[in-house]
Amino acid sequence: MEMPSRQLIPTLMPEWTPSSHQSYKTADDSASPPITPTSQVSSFDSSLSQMKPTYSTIIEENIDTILDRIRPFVKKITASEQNKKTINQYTLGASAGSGQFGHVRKAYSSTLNKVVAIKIIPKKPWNAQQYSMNQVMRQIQLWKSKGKITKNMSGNEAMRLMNIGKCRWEIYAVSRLRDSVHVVRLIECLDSPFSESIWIVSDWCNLGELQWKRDNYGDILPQWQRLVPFKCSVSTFSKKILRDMTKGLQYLHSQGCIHRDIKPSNILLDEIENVAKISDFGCCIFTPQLLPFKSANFEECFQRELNKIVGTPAFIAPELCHLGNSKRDFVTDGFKLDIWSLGVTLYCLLYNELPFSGDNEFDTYHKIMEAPLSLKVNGSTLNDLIIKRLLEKDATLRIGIQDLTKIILPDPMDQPEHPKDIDQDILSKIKPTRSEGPVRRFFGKLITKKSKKKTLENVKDNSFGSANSKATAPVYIDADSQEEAFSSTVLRSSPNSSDYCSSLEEEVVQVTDFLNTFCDSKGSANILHVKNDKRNTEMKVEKSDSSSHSSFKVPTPIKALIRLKNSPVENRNKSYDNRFSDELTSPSKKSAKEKHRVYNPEPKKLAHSGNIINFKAYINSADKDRQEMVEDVRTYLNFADNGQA
Ligand SMILES: Nc1ncnc2c1ncn2[C@@H]1O[C@H](COP(=O)(O)OP(=O)(O)OP(=O)(O)O)[C@@H](O)[C@H]1O
Repeated sequence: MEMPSRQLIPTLMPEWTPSSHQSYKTADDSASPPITPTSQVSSFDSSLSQMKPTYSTIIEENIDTILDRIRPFVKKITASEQNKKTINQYTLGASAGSGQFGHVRKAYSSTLNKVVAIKIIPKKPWNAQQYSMNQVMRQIQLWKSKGKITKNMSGNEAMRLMNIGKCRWEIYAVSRLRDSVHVVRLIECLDSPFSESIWIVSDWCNLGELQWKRDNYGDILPQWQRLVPFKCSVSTFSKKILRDMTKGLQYLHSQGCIHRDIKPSNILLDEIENVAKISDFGCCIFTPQLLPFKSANFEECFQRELNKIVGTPAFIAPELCHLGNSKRDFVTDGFKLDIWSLGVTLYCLLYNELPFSGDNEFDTYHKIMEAPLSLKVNGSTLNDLIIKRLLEKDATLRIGIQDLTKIILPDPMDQPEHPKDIDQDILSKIKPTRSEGPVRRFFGKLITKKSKKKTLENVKDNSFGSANSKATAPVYIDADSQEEAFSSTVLRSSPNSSDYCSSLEEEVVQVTDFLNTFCDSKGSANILHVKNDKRNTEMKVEKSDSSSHSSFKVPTPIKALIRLKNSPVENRNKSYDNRFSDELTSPSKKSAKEKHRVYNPEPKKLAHSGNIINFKAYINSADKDRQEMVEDVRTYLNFADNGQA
């Protein structure tokens, strides 16, 4: 009897499924009607012919080079069990957690004789909102215009191919970054024309992702203790992370790689190698000079790509937060984006809170651009290095990776005991040399004159980036003796708990909810069971939800909000009513809200992302105030789509 032929699923290696670029049908695809380019996307036809090349289209044009690079790492799935206990030489173990795109499991490799991590990424994204309809249609049109597809293609199939393309890029990136202990090392990838998922095998980091959220500022998390067993404190642990991440970013810099999503959940800790490692290269880009292909417009496209908002809102650098309200590109040095995000990460460790956290993305961006941190300068070297040099809002004044390396890399044991011994040359590196120039702010329209005035006054009063400002402490990274002074300042400047909780809650609402991540859906993801491979004891690591801020892996985050089905009017009233009743009933909340009011627009304006959810109704609204906002949102969407105002 003739066996029915199995459907081939597109793979990382196109040659494994020769028809994968062609249209084909699978059972699940029939559920969604195919997108017919002639009827539904005709509006793209004219724009497509004028479509400018982009960084990603240049990458796609050079896909053969990418494939040649990843080919040695991609192995065929030859054996797997139905019950998913084994795949090839790997025995699968406990779940380590989930991200937006995949699920990570611990596994044992019988050939390497060691524990590894396997990220399992469904080829067909489980979250349909991962790619917007626009993106999918545009992509189909692009493939058609380039002759890569000849028949109509369903949205599901297109999304699958886009997802596979995304995996190829990530695998390409990590395959180029295998020579540093500070980057999670790729071992290999598994795939087959019959597999619904791509399996990416990498080194196991037994302590999991970097945790920073704790009940009390002074608490030392078990994970920290394991990485810094001797004299572990907030300060010594932060120094360890600073040092390891500086080495990691220095390595990325040498390879021309800008990560664009540095944050605690993308930093994994390994007790065996005693090191913190950078992971998750899904958002990264390489400088054209260090890519093995040339294109006439590459540099220009790279600059445009650099100016797109990619990353996680709370960790995005101020030069990206202008939201396109400028005729010129703000980001010229992409590596400084990662330095800023590292600064935010270290701030979280030091202060047990995010430095900039708003009621919605706009508010967060506004705070990132405007809210000063000068009150946090306290004379402690580590603290002031982070506050003054890593979290310097002016990217041209922000410390670069080379200078940071010079400061950090000497072995801590060689550091002089007293600040006065510090080399004057190093000292000068912590001092900003000129003040931040005036920037026309997009958010001028979003805030009341009064609040803006107050904000700017704060910036002025507290500016530590001015030419007159003095560095209050020398660079002295391992000054343990300064920890006391630092701790007390932290305690003094810490917000009260209700204030603090409210800001955190607001933060995690931002993107994770909209993108419908499946994280935690099974409850098990909250507790990460980590086998201590070194000592062979089982330990539990509490996974801090608050440390896991999802990044925009889609280029237009606001569009994700718009797709939700809420009434803006209802929402606005509701949030306003809640706000009002909070103020009546809770004095502590009231003070927190009052503090927020400095930066918050009045409730009629864009006080919450929910206000713009029903975008169509919003656009058509006759309300003048709202019409003004529509222009802002349009500008933003245009910027998010095209990288242009
Ligand atoms: N190499 C590894 N070793 C140990 N644990 C890992 C490893 N890689 C990932 N994990 C764990 O699995 C979790 C999910 O990882 P993943 O990279 O999918 O998601 P994420 O980075 O948190 O989110 P996203 O991809 O959405 O940004 C991580 O938070 C981490 O705890």
